[in-house]
Amino acid sequence: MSFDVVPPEAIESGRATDAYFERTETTLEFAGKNPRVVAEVTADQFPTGEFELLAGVKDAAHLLEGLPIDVDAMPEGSLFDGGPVLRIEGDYRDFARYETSLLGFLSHASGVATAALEARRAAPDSQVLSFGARHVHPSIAAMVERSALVGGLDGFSHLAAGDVIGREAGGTMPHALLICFGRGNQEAAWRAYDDAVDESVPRVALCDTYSDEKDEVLRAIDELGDDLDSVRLDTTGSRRGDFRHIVREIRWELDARDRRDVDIFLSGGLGPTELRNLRDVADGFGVGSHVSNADPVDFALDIVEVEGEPAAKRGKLSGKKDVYRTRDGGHHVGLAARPGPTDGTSLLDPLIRDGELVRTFSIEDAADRALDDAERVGFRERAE
Ligand SMILES: O=P(O)(O)OC[C@H]1O[C@H](OP(=O)(O)OP(=O)(O)O)[C@H](O)[C@@H]1O
Repeated sequence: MSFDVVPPEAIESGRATDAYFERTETTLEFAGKNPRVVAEVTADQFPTGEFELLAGVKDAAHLLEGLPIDVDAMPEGSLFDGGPVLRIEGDYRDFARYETSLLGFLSHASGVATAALEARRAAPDSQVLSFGARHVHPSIAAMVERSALVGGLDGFSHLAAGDVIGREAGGTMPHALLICFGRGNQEAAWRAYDDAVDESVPRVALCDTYSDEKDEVLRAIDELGDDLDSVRLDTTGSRRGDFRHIVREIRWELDARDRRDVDIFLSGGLGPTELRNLRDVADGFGVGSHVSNADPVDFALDIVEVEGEPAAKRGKLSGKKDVYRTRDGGHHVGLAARPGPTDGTSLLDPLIRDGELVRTFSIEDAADRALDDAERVGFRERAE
């Protein structure tokens, strides 16, 4: 038995492709054709006013590294809206079969990163963690957690993803732990956690398993005293009623007992709307499905130039293009051979030159760029 997972070697070798690319290679070779082309990855041809966040560039770079081609791309963490986010120049047969994986890397990661940015901007001053790895195939957990960080989230829960991206996972405690100790024995569970888990781990007591949130929170502060850092309320939807009122009440009761130091952390079906509604009464949030289940961006790769001449299928714009950010946050698309807007900065930078990677990657830099660029372009979350 093995998992139904396409192995990394198949992606690197180009086997992870659609069959029609293999047949295209066969046909072009048979016909003695291998034209020099420019091909561009775009979501929209013209700007639409709706920005999305680019992620997945590191994996795209690894995919294309070593091929005898030149690649330019927007930096990871850039907001895009119309025109190319990545451009390839080379002999078509040298990269044709990589289209499938290239688009997959960019589309999925950008969708997740955009959703994370929506959550980030909905609660800019709160701690927001990615909790949604459980909703997706485990083979893409590192992509989800990395993209969540690119979108500005503060952390994530998946251990193995942390190993891949070089960051430590965080988290609290599940209801399963409380249930293992039995109803009425929540104190024993919180106490055992406090005694057992490494000191570096914040003491966050889950306080909604069997009884009322207020009751469990007061019992948690009685049991753990100064050891208690936070309480987590994951109140299930069927019991939630007015969640904001519940949270305000918990804050009141903590403050009344001089426990302003105890933070309130919320989770369970939260998205940007809920975060905006709760951000002034809670200290942090765990966001799952809104981020992990985001729709992929609908990227396409299209040939736009053949042997130096403009060429494109119907519906696509021919010619090698560039994209620019103007001082007022505008996003402009133009032919690369023509001058851009006078106050515009080109967003496409070299990524690969004749197969050699000419860029380094930093999650921190990408997240900083995303937050700055979101402010500049006035990024708004997509309609639900
Ligand atoms: O709801 P989402 O935004 O997608 O976030 C993920 C959810 O997964 C966990 O709950 P779950 O009920 O699976 O586990 P738990 O009972 O151990 O908290 C966590 O507590 C969140 O509520």
